[in-house]
Parts: sequence; structure tokens; C-alpha cells
Amino acid sequence: MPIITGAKVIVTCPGRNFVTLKIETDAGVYGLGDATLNGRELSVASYLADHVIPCLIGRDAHRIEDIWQYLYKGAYWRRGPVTMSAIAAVDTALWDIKGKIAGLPVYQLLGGASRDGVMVYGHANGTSIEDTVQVALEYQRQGYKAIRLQCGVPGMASTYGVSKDKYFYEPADADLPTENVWNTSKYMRVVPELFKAAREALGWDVHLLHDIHHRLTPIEAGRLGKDLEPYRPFWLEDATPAENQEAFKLIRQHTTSPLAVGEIFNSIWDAKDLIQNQLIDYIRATVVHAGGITHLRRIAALADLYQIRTGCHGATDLSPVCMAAALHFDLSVPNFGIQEYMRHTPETDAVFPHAYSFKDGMMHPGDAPGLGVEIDEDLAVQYEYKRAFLPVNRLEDGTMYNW
Ligand SMILES: O=C(O)C(=O)C[C@H](O)[C@H](O)CO
Ligand SMILES: [Mg+2]
Repeated sequence: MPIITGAKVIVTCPGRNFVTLKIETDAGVYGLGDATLNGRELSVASYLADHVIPCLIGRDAHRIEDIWQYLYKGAYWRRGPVTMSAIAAVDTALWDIKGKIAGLPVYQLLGGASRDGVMVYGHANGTSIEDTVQVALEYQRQGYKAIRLQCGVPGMASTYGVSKDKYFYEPADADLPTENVWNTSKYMRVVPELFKAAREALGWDVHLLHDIHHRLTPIEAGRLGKDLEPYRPFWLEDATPAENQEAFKLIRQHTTSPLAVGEIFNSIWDAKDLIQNQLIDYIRATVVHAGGITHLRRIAALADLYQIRTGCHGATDLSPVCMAAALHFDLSVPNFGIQEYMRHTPETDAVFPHAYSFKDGMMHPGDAPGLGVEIDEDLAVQYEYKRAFLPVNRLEDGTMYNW
């Protein structure tokens, strides 16, 4: 049995901050896990270094489930994004180790491939409808089968999902949170126009998605969902904050537009009521923030009972280690729906060389043993941690709102 002999936390900032856990064993094999929690990175780094790593030394790295339970139940303080990201990092690294020792890619350990490849969606964004549609056309030319559309709103200086650089979107942009201003009615008018223009330009063979990013009330979300129905969206994401899950009943009463929720969920308990009441169509939880591959499989299994499919979060603040783990999960899980794919910068890709690849709108984790992702530690140390916050959002009268 491979015994855990050491572990360390690597914090690096090749364009943005990433926290990576590296677990070493006496079998000469190590594993990697992503522990990045955007805007709160050092909390997870400390949780791992101060409270988790000392408990790992001397354990059998093959006992993935037992170590998961030990860290979850053993902490007494359950759930929460910091705890669950730390557990996820350990879990992911242990799957990596198991795969490397077995000489198999992780997806083979998860039951093997359930499909040939993983359909991903790219992000088309622009300051205007015209710009966004042009970018979407470019994605379509690159072979994407699914495209998320976000555009600037006339009369609003900025909004979620629209970047200065059309291809690399990084919302955690400042040393202290940037203040944005929000106006729901202006936003509600522009999105149906965006979808109309996109359908006219792109046709009907491509899936179109949109992220509301928690900014509507349930009844507003019902209205937007209804207005978008003629354009057949693949999903509307995070229509309203999901703390009150009853709220989704109201949205469901008004629209057949499919709903996706869960990128900020960190355990099956966050998703349970939405899933069991069939209030969503896609569950967005992913490896790093929802307790690792082990826990995400449990969430997917519950969702599968209700024909709810997976749609893992895959923004750039999830490192290539998480991306690789998500792709192994996506390839194997029976109720896969779609995977988000935001390209990392070349600097990030250089720090994390990986076996996963993209072709014709589909991704594959590759067949390297384990996760198929490495970290170049010499390069990683050259990029020092840089404090960066996600923005905050206020209504026009100054009221604090959801970002
Ligand atoms: O990718 C998405 O759907 C997002 O909503 C991105 C999030 O804002 C981002 O990951 C927050 O860290
Ligand atoms: Mg989102």
C-alpha cells in the first residue's frame, strides 16, 4: 500500500491565483489536487497546511473513501466552501495517485468512458449584441457545439461575463473589490434581443446558454425564461440565488427554459432539495468546490434518479488540475450534460502541462495514468500570489446587491 509521506500546498499566480495540493507517497508516486477558491485562496491554503496535511501523513493513499469520511466527519465542522475545497484537493490528489499506480487514466477507475468525448461550451461575450454575435460566430467556426452568450447592457458601465479581452475573462480583477452597478430592467430587455440576433446569425444547430449570475428575483427569472423560450436556450444559469430553493418552484411555474444551478454549491446537501423536487435540469457543482471526485459522483448519482444532468463549472479560476479531474468525471458519469470550458492563459497552461485536449467542440482527458496533469514547480514559484477579489454589485441607489 502507498503510504502518504508528505504533502505541500503550492500557491502560484500565472495570470491569476491557483492553490494546488501535492501529496507524496513512499511508492515514489505523487498526486495533485486543485484547492483554488477565487478571492479566498489563502484560507484554503491555511486549512490544508495547518489542519489537513498533518492528519494525512502515514495514511494509506489507496483508502480514498475512508480519508474523505475522516476529513468530513472528523472535522466536526461540516461543509462550507473552505472545508470542501480542501477535502476536494485531497480527494483529487488521491485519485491521481491511484491512477498512476494502476497505470490507468482516472476515468477508467470510475467505470470507463460512457461516451467518446465531452461536449463543452465556450464563452462568447462582447460589449454589444453585434460584438457578442461576432465572437459566437468565431466559436462556431472553431467547432463549438455550445456557446454561452453574455453581452454589455446599454446604460450600464459593466456587467457579469463581459470582459475587456474577449477570450480570457477574469472577474477577480482588483486588490480590493471593484464596485459594479446593476439595473434589472435594462438587462431584461437586452438578453432576448441577444438571443434573437444569435439565432438569426448562428442558426439552430448550436446550443446557446446564458448565465444570469444570481441577479433576478424568481418572478423576474420566470419572465426572462419565458421571453427566451422562442430561442430554445440550452439553459439559464443561476437565475436567482439558491439559498431559498422554494424560489425555483415559482420560476418553474412560468417557463420551460431549462435551469442550471450549483457552481457555488459545496455538498450534496446544497443540491438535495432542488434535485428531489425536480426544480433544475442541470447541476453545476464541480470537483474543486464540491468535495472532489468522490463527492461529485454522489451528487450526480442522486441527480440521475431525476433525469437531471451534470454541467460542471469550468471557469478560469478552476485550475487545469480541476479541469482534468472534471473531464475524467464527465467522460465516465452516465448523466453527463455539458462541461464549461474557459481557456486558461498560456502562462497558466505552461505551469500546468496537461494531457487533455479540445477538438470540434469536444474535450477528452487523455490517456495518461492518473489525471494527466502536472505542475512545473520551478515555473510556479516565479509567479507570486497577488491578492485579487471578485467584484461587488450595487443597485443604482447604492443598495448592495448580488454580484
Ligand atoms: O463560469 C461561470 O459560470 C461563472 O459564473 C464564473 C464565476 O463568476 C467565477 O467562477 C467565480 O469565481
Ligand atoms: Mg456561472
